[in-house]
Amino acid sequence: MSPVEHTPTPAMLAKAETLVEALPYLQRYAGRTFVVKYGGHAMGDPELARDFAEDVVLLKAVGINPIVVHGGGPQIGAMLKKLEIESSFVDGLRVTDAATAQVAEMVLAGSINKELVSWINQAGGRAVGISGKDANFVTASKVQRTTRDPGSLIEQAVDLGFVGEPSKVDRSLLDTLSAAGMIPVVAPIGVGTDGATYNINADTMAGAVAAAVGASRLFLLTDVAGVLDKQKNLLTDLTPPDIAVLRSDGTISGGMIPKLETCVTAVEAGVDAAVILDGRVPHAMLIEIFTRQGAGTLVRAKD
Ligand SMILES: Nc1ncnc2c1ncn2[C@@H]1O[C@H](COP(=O)(O)OP(=O)(O)O)[C@@H](O)[C@H]1O
Ligand SMILES: CC(=O)N[C@@H](CCC(=O)OP(=O)(O)O)C(=O)O
Repeated sequence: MSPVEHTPTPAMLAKAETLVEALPYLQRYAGRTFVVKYGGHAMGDPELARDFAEDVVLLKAVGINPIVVHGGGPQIGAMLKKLEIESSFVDGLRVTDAATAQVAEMVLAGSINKELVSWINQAGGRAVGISGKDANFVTASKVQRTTRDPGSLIEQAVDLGFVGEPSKVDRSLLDTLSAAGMIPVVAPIGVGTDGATYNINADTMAGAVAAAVGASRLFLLTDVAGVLDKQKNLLTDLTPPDIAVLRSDGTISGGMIPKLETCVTAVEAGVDAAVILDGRVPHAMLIEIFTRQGAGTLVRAKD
């Protein structure tokens, strides 16, 4: 054998350095639980979906317990359109009548959930798809919202129909699956105490799950680089008071409102940090977790 064959190439050395750089993170996070929310907008590209599934399987392989919560807003919208059912949003939440709730459950707990389970399993994981109805693990109550016309001081109640928020999350099903080496994949559907189906915003669901299991990290993967200011610059670090200002001055709108509300609730409930990440970047989650290079917007309870 010639000595040349024993000399690692620069590419091989770079790979080894990447693994060594990951070592402190691997040691720090082994045994911890990470909740990952995969948004409907980030789901469109099959190539990226495969990368995402590999990232989740890699987390499990290095001793982290990932729990995936998925969205599917655009996919519900497309199905409602096909069925000629009108749809509208208030502050990023879909107004959900009984017919819409049925379609939301069909799309979320049916096709999307199984697609994601299948991607993760193809990447070598053991994913199990569930919704909040399974073992009654997410009890939901009806969301109460008010709106105010611009220029008016009067708050008016708006009826969002079957839009729910988790009032109780029983972590035992998630713990059982995780302990058995499986990866829970959660559709954001909850069940009322009367058995009604509730459509839950997927960010809200992910935050409630993260709080219930005492997750170390909550990742929200979406289709923007993170939270942007009015000049479209990325805001890399935020605290709950910063977020209150962004909301009141109109910097954030639409789907970013429930996303940041979720981050605040999660960090105030004890989750170490919530991160809004660009799901369009291949392996965004691995880069954020295992390298010195942060990505997206990090929300912490304090500076
Ligand atoms: N200040 C902001 N910074 C970034 N995105 C924002 C902001 N305000 C509103 N948004 C909107 O929030 C969207 C992300 O929320 P959403 O559409 O619900 O994503 P997902 O389906 O991934 O949950 C962005 O695509 C963007 O249109
Ligand atoms: C109440 C409510 O708005 N539910 C959402 C659930 C799906 C979701 O949140 O999906 P994304 O994360 O892809 O937006 C909806 O009906 O669109």
